[in-house]
Amino acid sequence: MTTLLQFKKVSKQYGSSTVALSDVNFSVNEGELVSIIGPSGAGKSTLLRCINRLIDATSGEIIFDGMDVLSIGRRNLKKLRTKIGMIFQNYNLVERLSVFENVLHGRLGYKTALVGALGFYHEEEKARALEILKSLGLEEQIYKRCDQLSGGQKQRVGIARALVQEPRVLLADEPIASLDPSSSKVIMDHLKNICETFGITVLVNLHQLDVALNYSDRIIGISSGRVVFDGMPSALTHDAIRQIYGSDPDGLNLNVERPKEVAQKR
Ligand SMILES: Nc1ncnc2c1ncn2[C@@H]1O[C@H](COP(=O)(O)OP(=O)(O)OP(=O)(O)O)[C@@H](O)[C@H]1O
Repeated sequence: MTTLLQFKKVSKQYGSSTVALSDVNFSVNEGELVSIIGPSGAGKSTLLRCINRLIDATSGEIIFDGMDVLSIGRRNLKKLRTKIGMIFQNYNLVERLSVFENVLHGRLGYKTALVGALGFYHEEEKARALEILKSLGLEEQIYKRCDQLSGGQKQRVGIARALVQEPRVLLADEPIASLDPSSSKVIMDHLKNICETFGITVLVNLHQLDVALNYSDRIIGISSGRVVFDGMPSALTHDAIRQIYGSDPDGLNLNVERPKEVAQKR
């Protein structure tokens, strides 16, 4: 197995007093689907955003695909970001533009600012965008404006935009937090399928413990900016859940299946 991403003693402090990440160490292999779980404010978003430098870590080392993320210059940062697709809870689409235009925006990292601003895309790029949209069940929506779509459809556009980048990893920051259970399942099924079919690594922040248990190859649990669990879903015991969330799973109403049952189901 090839290591794609490594965090070595990574810390992030906001201002003079808020420690969001503290001495975080972990690594992720190519083709893994890893969920990051933890209570609100634990540092999940900060962790994901340090990988593509939307947020700069204060100290430590982040190695992604052989690149030293924290020390690269502007040109290499652009290159790094083309390899990292990101999906957001609030979709981050340009609502007044069509589905197709939004998806093509995923190619902007490969273009100069001028070519991007003029909206020049190669025929191959358009063909690939269409292919991806069809694979996500959006063929009927291609020319619709994004403000006419449901939340689940918007999130699939977000996934398509990330995939058209041809990324090595997808970072999904609470991708199902605004969706109903049925749309959430569609999105998680697509993420799992992308991981299994194309070998694209997926790191997903989740509030839903049952979803993390059902879909992940591995779970990283963080609490107050520290990694307190890193293991297979089947190893996530009630004690570990208590350590992550600071309370008993029964009291959290988390819809948790017993790890053994989950392990047998998969
Ligand atoms: N831009 C910022 N400036 C100052 N403090 C911040 C900033 N962003 C996050 N924080 C703080 O850093 C800590 C970690 O926040 P983060 O958003 O990473 O947690 P989270 O686990 O993703 O939370 P949630 O699940 O609620 O989204 C919190 O204490 C938060 O208040």
